[in-house]
Amino acid sequence: MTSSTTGQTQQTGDGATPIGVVGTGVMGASLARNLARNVEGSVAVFDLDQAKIDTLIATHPGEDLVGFSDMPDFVAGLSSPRVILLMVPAGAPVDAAVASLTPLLDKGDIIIDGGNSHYPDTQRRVAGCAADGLRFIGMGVSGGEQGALLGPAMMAGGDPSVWADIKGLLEPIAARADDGQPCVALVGSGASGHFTKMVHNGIEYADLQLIAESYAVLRAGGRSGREVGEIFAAWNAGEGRSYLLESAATVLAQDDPQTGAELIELVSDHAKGKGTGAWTVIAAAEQGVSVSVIAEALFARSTSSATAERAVWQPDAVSTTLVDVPVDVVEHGYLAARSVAYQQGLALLAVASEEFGWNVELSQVVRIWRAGCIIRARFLDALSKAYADNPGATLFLALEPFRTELIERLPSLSTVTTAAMAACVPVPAMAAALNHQAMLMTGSLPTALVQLLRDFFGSHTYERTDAPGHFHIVWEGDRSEVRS
Ligand SMILES: NC(=O)C1=CN([C@@H]2O[C@H](COP(=O)(O)OP(=O)(O)OC[C@H]3O[C@@H](n4cnc5c(N)ncnc54)[C@H](OP(=O)(O)O)[C@@H]3O)[C@@H](O)[C@H]2O)C=CC1
Ligand SMILES: O=C(CO)[C@H](O)[C@H](O)COP(=O)(O)O
Repeated sequence: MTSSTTGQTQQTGDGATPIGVVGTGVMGASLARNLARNVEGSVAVFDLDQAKIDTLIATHPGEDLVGFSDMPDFVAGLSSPRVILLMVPAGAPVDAAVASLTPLLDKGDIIIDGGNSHYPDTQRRVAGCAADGLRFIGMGVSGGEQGALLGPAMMAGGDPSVWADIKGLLEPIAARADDGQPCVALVGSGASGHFTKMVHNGIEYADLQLIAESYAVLRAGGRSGREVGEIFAAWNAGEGRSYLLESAATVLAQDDPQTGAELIELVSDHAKGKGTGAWTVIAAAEQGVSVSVIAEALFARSTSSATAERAVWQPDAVSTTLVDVPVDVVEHGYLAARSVAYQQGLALLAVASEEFGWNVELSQVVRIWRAGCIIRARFLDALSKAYADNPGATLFLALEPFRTELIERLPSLSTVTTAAMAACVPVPAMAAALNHQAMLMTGSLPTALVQLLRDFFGSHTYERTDAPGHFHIVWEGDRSEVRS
């Protein structure tokens, strides 16, 4: 077999190589190393580029990795049933890897796609692999490069019988929550693993934007970036504790290595993305669920990157006036908006699970989000317990203590949002959270008028509050009401 000259060579088919990893980029290399440290036997790694394999093995000589750039040799060395973890970019590379592997694999072998694949692709691949006698698991992995190496959160979707065969490989490499539980699970059937990771990323978009908006409000109060970082560090020491708040405190304390100024002052404000945020918004539109906070976070990145359009308006740029919102009001407003973002994402997941018959348990999902992943946060401990205590519940904000907390924090969200907007500080995600909750808490909505207008111009009919059925007014005739 073609193993790296610097890697440890294994005999083929001797049962000593329980898993192979395809793709040795940021995530693949770290996961392979994590597996090599934690599972019995060697870990086979495959990359199209032999030089990358050689570098990986040469830089980690003590780790039990065996490298290949020849796919048949890579496959031949794996013990049976073969388990292959793909860590390649979503889309065509996953299809290319599956197509290369399929003729080399035996019935019952397992392919795990650990990338950020789009869930319809996963649904197609599950069916395609089944037709070829292969078993396919779509698994979202979160934690970035360090998480992949030291303990990521992993959201698998697929058949329980396949899970039984791979659980023993994945649990040892997963992050552990404070109660010692591994942050990996089969969250449901079909493409539920990748859908769950997509929603995770959607919430990640929302939280990043909400932190950025809190930053903007606090800066508009006359503070430096470093001072705002110190405020985030204080929030992170309290009930809002999260990896993203901690990260915000860290990056805002960073000086520019070139000039010594605060690094944030020299970083371009154009943020882009790789697709999962947009997919979340599209999936929500398809399922008829509002993820307005995630959508505003996504579109905030779009607007930030609309360089030409922004340039048009620079001659008339509005200057931000001083916003003097107390720090604790910004904190409580941020926490209220963050909880609405989580609620919207989890509601989408529940609706999709119902639609596709995936049987996703939200308590399980939140349980594995408690450590290792990018959106890990202290409140997820209480949230996973609340879901476990209330089987079938989706709307955690309707449960205590979350309901009372939200009600108590809403005035802060209203204060910070209105003060920011009055001072021309854009806070689209906070405003979306406030509007979403206001709509839910308002007894009657003006969408009654939307119904009537749709009926007026398109005979779309309307529903009444006092009788079942669909009704239409003969607008161009005698204006009588007909029931359809
Ligand atoms: N980076 C992150 O923080 C996270 C990434 N992810 C997801 O994990 C997946 C991998 O990401 P990441 O490791 O960052 O990506 P990288 O670009 O760092 O690595 C991708 C790897 O896939 C290989 N590859 C590309 N095309 C093929 C192919 N057709 N067949 C075989 N191998 C191929 C590349 O090889 P070569 O370089 O030789 O072309 C490279 O080794 C993506 O889906 C990503 O969205 C998930 C969570 C976090
Ligand atoms: O999956 C991830 C973390 O969970 C990746 O970091 C992902 O790339 C982030 O998304 P984007 O690049 O669109 O901001």
